[in-house]
Amino acid sequence: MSSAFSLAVKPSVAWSNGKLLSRKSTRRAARAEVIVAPKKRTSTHNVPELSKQGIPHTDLHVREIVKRQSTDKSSMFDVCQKPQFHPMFLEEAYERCRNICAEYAKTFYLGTLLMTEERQKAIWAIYVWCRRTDELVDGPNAAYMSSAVLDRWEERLHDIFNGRPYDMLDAALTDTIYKFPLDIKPFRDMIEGMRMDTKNFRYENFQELYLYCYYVAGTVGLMSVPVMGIAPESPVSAQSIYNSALYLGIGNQLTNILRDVGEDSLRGRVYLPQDELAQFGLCDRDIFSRKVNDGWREFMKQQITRARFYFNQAEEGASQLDKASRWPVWSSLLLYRKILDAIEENDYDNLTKRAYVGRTKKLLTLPLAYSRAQSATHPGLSGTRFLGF
Ligand SMILES: CC(C)=CCC/C(C)=C/CC/C(C)=C/CC/C(C)=C/[C@@H]1[C@@H](COP(=O)(O)OP(=O)(O)O)[C@]1(C)CC/C=C(\C)CC/C=C(\C)CCC=C(C)C
Ligand SMILES: [Mn+2]
Repeated sequence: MSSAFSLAVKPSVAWSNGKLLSRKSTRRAARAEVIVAPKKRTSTHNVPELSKQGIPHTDLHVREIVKRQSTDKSSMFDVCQKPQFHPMFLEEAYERCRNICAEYAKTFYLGTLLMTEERQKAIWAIYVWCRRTDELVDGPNAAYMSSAVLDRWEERLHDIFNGRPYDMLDAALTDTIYKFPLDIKPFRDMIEGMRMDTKNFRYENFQELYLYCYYVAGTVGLMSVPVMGIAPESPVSAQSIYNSALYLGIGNQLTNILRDVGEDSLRGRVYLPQDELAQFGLCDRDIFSRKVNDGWREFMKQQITRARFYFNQAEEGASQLDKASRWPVWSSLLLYRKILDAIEENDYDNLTKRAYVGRTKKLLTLPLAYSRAQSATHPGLSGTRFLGF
């Protein structure tokens, strides 16, 4: 290990002599680890300019990533030399990532258990970085959020990509970046999404909301594809597959928003297009008053249709991934989509109830996902699509 690495890394107290402590203390440690202490608040942020035609803004990123991935591998990395970590150190770093993923994201964790070991470790490391980023604005220290905190987090991101991780969890990501052709762009964009979340509490229309969803979740899709891999026999362009991955992120985030409307409103947040609420005679006050009426139900039907549209787009790309990665992706796609069914089953009451998919339903999804994952790649992709309402 180089001295730079050994100095920078701070092991956690919940792990001693490489041993995992009790389940309870591990859970506490997992929680403590994702919370990154912010410092002070101040900042200004402008919502990025939206393009005139749909959302090609995000496609530009995809094109850039695909182009860079198809060129010389070394040109994609800021990390040019193999980071020198002790194998036991890395093992512990990934183990911590695994624990955090298992604790926070049962559905995704289940999906990762179906992957090859190297891929699952990479996804855990990416998950942890995403979760810590999200915690900056959503976690218990969110009140201390500021542009300085996000700037510092972005500096740390560059250090991760330059082989100088700040702590053990960052080190797992540095190792992952060395092993898989990850690009820094979607990671930076996710931080940009968090900047947006601290500034923008309302979304005038779907274009604005889509952009937010891209930043905080579409980016996860773009981060995941280089780890999942594309099937060598896939007849479609890498660009289309990246778009599908992005759409899975959008579908997930829209679903997450619909599930959490009631909860988010308690924090004064409404992640719904204001113009579409108005079309159904609704406004923020209806959400805060928690009354589910026919207008709300009709509005919700439209939102659910849109989320399903993005899941359908994602299906096409899921079947183009490397065969060994299809099952976990199909599983998480089908499992997350079931939340929409659960909202319907609650008669669209997402204001006072949280839609929930039970364990049995989850388990029944796995064989279905497996059979979908076995089906041959089909060349039905049509590249970038946009659903305008
Ligand atoms: C197996 C698998 C799907 C792995 C991906 C796991 C991964 C790296 C997840 C990161 C999730 C994360 C912490 C993102 C930060 C921002 C955020 C919280 C977004 C929401 C996730 C849901 O989390 P949760 O329900 O815990 O939300 P709360 O904060 O508690 O409200 C999101 C809804 C976004 C999730 C988006 C994805 C997982 C993208 C999935 C896309 C792929 C894996 C690409 C697959 C490829 C093709 C071609 C289809
Ligand atoms: Mn969140």
